[in-house]
Amino acid sequence: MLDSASFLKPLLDPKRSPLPCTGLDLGFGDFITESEMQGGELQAQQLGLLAAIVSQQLGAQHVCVQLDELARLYNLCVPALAEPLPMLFTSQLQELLEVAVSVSKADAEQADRVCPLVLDGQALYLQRYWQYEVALAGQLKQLAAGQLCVDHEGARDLLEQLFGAPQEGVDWQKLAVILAASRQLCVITGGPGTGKTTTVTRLMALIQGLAAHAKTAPLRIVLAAPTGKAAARLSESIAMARERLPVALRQHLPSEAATLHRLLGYQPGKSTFRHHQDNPLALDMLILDEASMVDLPLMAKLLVALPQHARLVMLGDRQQLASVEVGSVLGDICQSLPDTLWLKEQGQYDATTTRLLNQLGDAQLIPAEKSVSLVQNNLVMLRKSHRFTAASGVGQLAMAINQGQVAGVVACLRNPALSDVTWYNRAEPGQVVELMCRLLQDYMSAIAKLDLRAAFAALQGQQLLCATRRGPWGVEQLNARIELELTRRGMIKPTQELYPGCPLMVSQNDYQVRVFNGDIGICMADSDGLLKVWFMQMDGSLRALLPSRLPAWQKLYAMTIHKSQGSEFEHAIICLPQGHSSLLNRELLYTGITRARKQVSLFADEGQIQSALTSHCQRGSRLAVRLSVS
Ligand SMILES: Nc1ncnc2c1ncn2[C@@H]1O[C@H](COP(=O)(O)OP(=O)(O)OP(=O)(O)O)[C@@H](O)[C@H]1O
Repeated sequence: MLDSASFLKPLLDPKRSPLPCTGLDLGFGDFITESEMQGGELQAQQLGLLAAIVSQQLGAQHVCVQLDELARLYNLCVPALAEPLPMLFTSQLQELLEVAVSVSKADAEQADRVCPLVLDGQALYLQRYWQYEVALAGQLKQLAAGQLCVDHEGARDLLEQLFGAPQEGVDWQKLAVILAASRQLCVITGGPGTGKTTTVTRLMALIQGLAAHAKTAPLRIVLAAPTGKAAARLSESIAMARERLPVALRQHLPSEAATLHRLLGYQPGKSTFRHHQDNPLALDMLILDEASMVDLPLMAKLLVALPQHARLVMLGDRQQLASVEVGSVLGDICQSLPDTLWLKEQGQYDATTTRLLNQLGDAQLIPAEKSVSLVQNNLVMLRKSHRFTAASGVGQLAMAINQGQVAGVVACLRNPALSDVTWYNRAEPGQVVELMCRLLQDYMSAIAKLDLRAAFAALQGQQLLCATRRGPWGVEQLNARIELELTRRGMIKPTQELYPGCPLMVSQNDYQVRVFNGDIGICMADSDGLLKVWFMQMDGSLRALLPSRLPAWQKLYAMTIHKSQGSEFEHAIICLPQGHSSLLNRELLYTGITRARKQVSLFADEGQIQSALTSHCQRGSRLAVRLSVS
């Protein structure tokens, strides 16, 4: 806890502090200051401030802080203190860390010394997060090295049934299936509609087909996703993709996806899961969708819980926002592949992998010229969107955003031929309120008819997505304004906080009540006239809860782009904040746009688009570096 006499206390004052520190950050800083007193008060305080900054940066989702950045932040904070400390150059800061008793160095001689902080290369970590990162890198590399024996003859036959006769050009979906069938680890990344689900469904069919061919038991394949919403969507997409498989190859495919927390065995009140190294998951193959949403600690715990022989297939879009919590695991894994290789189609894999893909996939890839990291050999990027045609504005807009071209983005927005994209340039918040009230009419009619199923379906039709929570373009104000305008039009009667027709989203997991972060509910009276919140279950049934039983929730007229990860809507309406916002970046805009299945409306002017495109979401982490060395 924070000592009331702490020299760090001014950092709690948002008007004075350049970094938004919490009591927890400062408590940690005080603890380190106390532990370092033997080196003298000045040194102890300097280390205390550095510790508080590392803790604050962890809260901002950085796994570690590079020493240059740490020196910059330290020097920024110093003037805010009542008795300023001397400024530090990076070299001085490094010397300080070298002598500190609370900092261990990540080298072999010090392996037994467990300290609250760890200095690894040029980065400072909190011990626990350093352990997560090192463990995860080790496990990923071990999995990536796991090669599996594939019966080429059987595989050829099955691949032909699944993909038809070889076509012109490289079929990356087919290559992904071959790679995933022959390795313990496969990471499949691709934008919306590039066929990730179709590909893993075919992969599962191939694997079970090979098992049947070899007269061995079918594999225990498990599907998982980070949120309930994403798990439901994966189950749905897999069911549809299964229907497109040849009938003979539909055997033994899982149909239901679980959330990661449920799969790992969440234990209320405990920070550990039921499944771990000593009680591994009972599966042979795990398919993890929306991997970009999984944070470092959860991914580390998941990999620890996999049995030794298990295969792991990760699916996700590397261009999307990183996880809400610490780290950016999928982004880091994909970063181990140089940018130039994402752009061209050739030269990614080593000679052995290239040979395998050419032989089974009828491709003509050329091997990499330079040495290839283990993980690089297990990565596939799906490049062609099957959802968006070349004429689709949503697809073109997403591509231009990815390429960071302001001119390209503006050209898409201005192009009258792209009827699925509407640009509200220099608009007022009142315009988005007006648009939403109009778009919510179907939903409100379903509510008026007490037709919950139609209401849930109508809610999928559109969603207002904001980059921020605060401000005139943020979730809080727009939720309130839309509610007010719907009331004025007589479409709702909000006599209390929750009222018939109020759509909401749960923002916390509650395993006892069985509702989870991201679950969407609608308020409506039951047959006894009692107001309840209704949820659509994975099997399509409806479940009602008394409002008093709900964990934390938010109204859903508007939601943040962050919260929309893993969901899709027919029409996504996106609002960017005016002026500078540190939250705005290219990944955020891309994630918002790619939530749209059919139509996008963007409320932003050119300056806002430019500032989003020029800033990147970068998280402090050395996972990519660890993975790039064999
Ligand atoms: N090779 C293909 N040829 C033709 N259509 C395809 C192909 N692969 C996928 N599709 C179609 O494209 C659509 C999107 O495919 P899929 O759901 O597998 O993509 P995804 O990458 O999982 O999408 P999402 O962005 O929803 O995660 C589906 O309608 C699917 O049938």
